[in-house]
Amino acid sequence: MSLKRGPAPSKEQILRHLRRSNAVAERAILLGHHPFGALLVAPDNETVLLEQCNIDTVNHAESTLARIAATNYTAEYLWQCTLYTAVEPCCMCAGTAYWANIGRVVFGMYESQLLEATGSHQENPTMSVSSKYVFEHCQKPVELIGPVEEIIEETRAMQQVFWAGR
Ligand SMILES: Nc1ccnc(=O)[nH]1
Repeated sequence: MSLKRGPAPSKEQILRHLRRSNAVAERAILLGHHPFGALLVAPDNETVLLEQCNIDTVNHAESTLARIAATNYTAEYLWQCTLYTAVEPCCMCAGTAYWANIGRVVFGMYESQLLEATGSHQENPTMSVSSKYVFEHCQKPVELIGPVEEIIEETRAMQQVFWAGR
């Protein structure tokens, strides 16, 4: 299988997709879930192929999206696609993205920044294992972009309101 990555996204595309992932996260709240959302974007860096919000603690937005992606697209195609999420994927989700053969992951804020901003919560007892650490230990070079400064404040604000009222 050839590992040909898609072209790099522009800053405008990155911000647009991260904002949309936050809009998906807002929908998750309406559904009674935690405020996390993920997108799968095509190699053109424009077309949104999939959107997924958090379902529960074992069906996070990013890992659920990666499973659906792997079920519906070839591994070769997914290597050219990008997963977007406003909050860094946990190690379960980074691992699932890897196994799905998604070639690039873009996140807004570090999971450690989320923990700092909201404090620990029994419904979101995050593991301190970074996506960078996970991808550094993989056999294929998944590209990781993040944190993205411009999206952090709005993401932090939404997360703080949600977890403070939980
Ligand atoms: N980054 C995430 C943390 C927790 N739950 C999710 O769905 N996503």
